Amino acid sequence: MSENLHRILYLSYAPEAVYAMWRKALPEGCELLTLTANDDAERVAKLAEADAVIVAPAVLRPEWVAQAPRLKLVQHQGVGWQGETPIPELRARGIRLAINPSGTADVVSEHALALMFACLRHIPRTDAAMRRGEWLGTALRTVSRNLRGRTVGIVGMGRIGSAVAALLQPFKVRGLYVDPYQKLPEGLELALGFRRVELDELLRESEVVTLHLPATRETHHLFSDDTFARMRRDAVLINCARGAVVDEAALARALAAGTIRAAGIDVFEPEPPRPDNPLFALDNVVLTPHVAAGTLDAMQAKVDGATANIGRFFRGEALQDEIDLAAL
Ligand SMILES: NC(=O)c1ccc[n+]([C@@H]2O[C@H](COP(=O)([O-])OP(=O)(O)OC[C@H]3O[C@@H](n4cnc5c(N)ncnc54)[C@H](O)[C@@H]3O)[C@@H](O)[C@H]2O)c1
Ligand SMILES: O=C(O)[C@H](O)[C@H](O)COP(=O)(O)O
Repeated sequence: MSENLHRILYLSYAPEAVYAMWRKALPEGCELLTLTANDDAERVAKLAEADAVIVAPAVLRPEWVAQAPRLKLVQHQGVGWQGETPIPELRARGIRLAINPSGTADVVSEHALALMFACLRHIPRTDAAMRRGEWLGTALRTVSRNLRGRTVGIVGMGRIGSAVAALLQPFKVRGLYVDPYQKLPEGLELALGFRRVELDELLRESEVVTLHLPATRETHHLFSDDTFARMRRDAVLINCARGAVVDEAALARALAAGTIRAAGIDVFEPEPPRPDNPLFALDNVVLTPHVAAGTLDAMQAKVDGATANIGRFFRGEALQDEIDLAAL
């Protein structure tokens, strides 16, 4: 094995077109290792040779780190590293971790709005009904709503939450947000028309609640039976954050009972969801398979961002968006 060649493992099983994008963008002196199947045994075998690994959507399991003796860098394809990174194992070995916000806020904020429209206008439901020969042309007129003028609550006002607020500008919504760790500067709050409130007020007032916070111990099942009971009965919940933030069984109960009106869900616990997931039986939920960041444009931005960081790492330069594991 040449000591001058850096082997970069792409941990997710993906179509050849995705691998080709990474191969094309990797800096000279780097070779891409890829999987021939969605197979953990192959992952572990290839980790044994890898100097760096690109993670997400596939995650690096804690027990695999010991089997990756050459590993020096974990580069996240995206941003959501909490709850899916083996922090103690990386820290013990001095393996570094970097995330990659390139392209993400734009693409996820668009998807959040797409789900808002799909729910407020019942688009998947009307599409399915038409294919069954049912014309819901008048039935939905008393329940569909405009996005314009709604009260929208954003939970987590970071990169994506603030991109959602910016994208909502033309719709003249009444904006509320919750973020215990980040307050927007007052000028920006005014410009975006979003006011920071406590969770209770956001739940009580919002007709659309959209989640853009990380999965942490503190946010695990933040949306539970109790939370849904505090929301408006006409509320729409959008989750493009992480499945673990919402208790899915409680969400299904709330949707079935009419405690809230509808939901647009991109992320699940676990992924993919089990075939008997109760959400599948409901027609007031719109589901997408963790693709909020899944466009060609975003993929190219991620490839460019992550490969630039891998280049920095092997040239001995400072990493962008490094997570300081020692400080956690
Ligand atoms: N569906 C997808 O494909 C997809 C893509 C990208 C990111 N994500 C998810 O979106 C999340 C947000 O991404 P980001 O780039 O905006 O991250 P970010 O770190 O910029 O923003 C997250 C915000 O959430 C806030 N927060 C933390 N705990 C909170 C709490 N208890 N209540 C309210 N706010 C809280 C933080 O203070 C921060 O401002 C990621 O952690 C990831 O889980 C999903
Ligand atoms: O948190 C993120 O960036 C993404 O949710 C996640 O890591 C996978 O999304 P992908 O890069 O596959 O679109």
